[in-house]
Amino acid sequence: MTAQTPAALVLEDGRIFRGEAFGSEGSCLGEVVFSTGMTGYQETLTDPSYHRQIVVSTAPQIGNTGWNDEDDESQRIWVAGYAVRDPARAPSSWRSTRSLPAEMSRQGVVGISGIDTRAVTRHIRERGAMRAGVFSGAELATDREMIDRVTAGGGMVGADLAGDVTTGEPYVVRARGERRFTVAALDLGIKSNTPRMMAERGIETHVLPLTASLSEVRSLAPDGVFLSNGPGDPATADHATELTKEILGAGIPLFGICFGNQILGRALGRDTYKLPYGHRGVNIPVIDDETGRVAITAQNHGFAVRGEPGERFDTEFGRAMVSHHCANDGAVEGLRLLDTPAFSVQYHPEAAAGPHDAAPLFDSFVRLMSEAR
Ligand SMILES: NC(=O)CC[C@H](N)C(=O)O
Repeated sequence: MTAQTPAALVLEDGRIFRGEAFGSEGSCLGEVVFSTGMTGYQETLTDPSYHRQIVVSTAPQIGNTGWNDEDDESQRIWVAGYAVRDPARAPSSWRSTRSLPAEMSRQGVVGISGIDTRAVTRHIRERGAMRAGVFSGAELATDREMIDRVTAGGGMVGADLAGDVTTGEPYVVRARGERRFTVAALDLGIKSNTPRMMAERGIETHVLPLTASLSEVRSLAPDGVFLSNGPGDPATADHATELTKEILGAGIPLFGICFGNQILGRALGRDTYKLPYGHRGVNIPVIDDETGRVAITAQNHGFAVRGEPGERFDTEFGRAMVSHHCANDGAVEGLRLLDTPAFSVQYHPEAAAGPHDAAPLFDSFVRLMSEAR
């Protein structure tokens, strides 16, 4: 075995966790967050919503199934860094073509292994998600120098990041079988599985850059508009919020996921705020405020829309309600308009990896579009 390179995960409040370099050597800066998913590290690392975040996996052993050519949620790894406890020594899966650290190195992604990820998680749970950095090899410096580098960077509040991850050019994902609907999807950091879930329901998805205008949307004569997930602070997404108001005003059916839920909330005049440490995992319970039913959901969000479970409120587009809330902390997990064809959820019905409890929400979108015809 070759000697391992020392590495450090440095938090802005001065807490330092020491381990070994994992993936690329060097340094990275971002917001440190934890995810409780036991599976799905490839999907997590390639989810554009994790842009500028250093993800800590609470599952102790990571990398067992290697890396394959099918499960990417976008073109590349988006996390700023990755922290794990015990990396798999011998990944094994018939789908795997390389190991996780090999892929991280190939893409220049800096990580750290061999740290007490439970201690990191408890720290973040008490103090909140905060700025952090991973340093290894030639970048490992004195504690003071590393902390200074961490605190020189920006935090997640006020971070305008969707522009970094959106598509440069529009593209189309064809329906599987006969095309029944056309949807314009605003790409704020869309995951590959979303158009795939739509395609299975006869939807042709036109993925548009986040700068798309109402007339560009209208030129597609879409049956519906979709607002995707995405990184950063929703309070910075002014263009998407304005476009959403125009879509609502035009009465075009609208469905939003995660960042999309936050944007719909802001378009309805609600505020968004930063949660202490967010919700990230694949088994988070959500209560439907209309039926009382619980769904186990995949989530990845650090911000939330302000509101109370089941709350009803008036908007310039008619009545609206908080349709779902998180069973763990009561945070808003969904919105529904009662007089305009629009709804959104803070969790991931396209969950990959994740439970499929929420997949029928794509059928609700199809129903909304059928009724609007
Ligand atoms: N997955 C997402 O769309 C995340 C939305 C937003 N960036 C948040 O952290 O809350």
